[in-house]
Amino acid sequence: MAAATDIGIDLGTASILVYAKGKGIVLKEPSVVAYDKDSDKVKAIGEEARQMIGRTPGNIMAIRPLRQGVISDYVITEKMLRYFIQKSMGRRGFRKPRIVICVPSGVTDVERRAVEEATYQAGAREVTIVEEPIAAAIGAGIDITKPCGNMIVDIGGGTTDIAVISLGGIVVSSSIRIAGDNFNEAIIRYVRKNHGLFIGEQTAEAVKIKIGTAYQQPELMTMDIKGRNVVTGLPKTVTLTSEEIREALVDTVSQIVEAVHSVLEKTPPELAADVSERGIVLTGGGALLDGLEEVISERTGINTMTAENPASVVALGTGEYVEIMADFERR
Ligand SMILES: Nc1ncnc2c1ncn2[C@@H]1O[C@H](COP(=O)(O)OP(=O)(O)OP(=O)(O)O)[C@@H](O)[C@H]1O
Repeated sequence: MAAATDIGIDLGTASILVYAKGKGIVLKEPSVVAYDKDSDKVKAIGEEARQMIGRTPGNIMAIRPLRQGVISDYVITEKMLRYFIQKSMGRRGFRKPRIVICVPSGVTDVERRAVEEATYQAGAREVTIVEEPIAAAIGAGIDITKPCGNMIVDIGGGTTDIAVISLGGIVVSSSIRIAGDNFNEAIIRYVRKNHGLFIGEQTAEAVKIKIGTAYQQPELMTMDIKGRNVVTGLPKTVTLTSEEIREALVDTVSQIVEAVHSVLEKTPPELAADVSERGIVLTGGGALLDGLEEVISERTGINTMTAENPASVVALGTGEYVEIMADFERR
């Protein structure tokens, strides 16, 4: 019988979540590390490191060791994992945990092994790798062990994973490196081009959360933002509207929608029929962008809904994965 998981980790580009058996989600922090170039030392990890972004002296760099959902900086990732594992194990930390950790679907074997190795190095006794869409589906409450098609669209910070799942496995999938962070970049570009204003990532994120939308809304929302005038270099304030942000996001949103559409086109007919009956489920923090459900429903003709607490479902699913699969294999 497979061992039950001690902890499940959603190792995301934007954030890392840890699920502990019997406790639920015990940790949620940004996947950022503050690193001192001069002394070659890690200064802070997680929330503390995030506070340093854009405010660090020259010798301290705030780095996101995971770009697009896979490991780009192996050594730092391992340090970050070790810190979070210890933090979430608390006083039980004297025993090495069994860990289920997820990777985006479609990662290469080399990338998969890098995640596995980093997790062992960070102090795991046993490591199970699970693909993100499977974890997302479990976390969203879908019974993945039935011979029935379910479509999950997991929109994270760096990647969007689209998958049709049946009988515990992925039947068709696609992973595109376009997700929530690209919405921020699109907002930064738009504001520079149309308002002559430089804004940072944190401002763009705040705009996206407050007035960002993918769908035309009956009521216009506005937000004042501060930035630096492109020409004079001086501080300047402008007012943005939700309609402007919708325009700014159109291209990025449509790349996600088209990817969903093309996965549907490749789905075997019986499973496609299941999906159209059961609907498409959105997960991941990026799914919180207002109006995404409407745009996807309109383009595919399939009812689309967002999971409850979409940013937490992958972590929840990794925690439950081992037991569900063990039950399934025993049947
Ligand atoms: N209310 C919100 N509205 C729109 N976007 C949001 C909201 N809250 C969070 N996000 C976005 O969700 C994204 C992060 O999602 P999530 O935490 O699921 O990603 P991740 O798992 O770290 O990334 P990945 O799966 O790509 O590795 C970020 O781009 C963030 O800006």
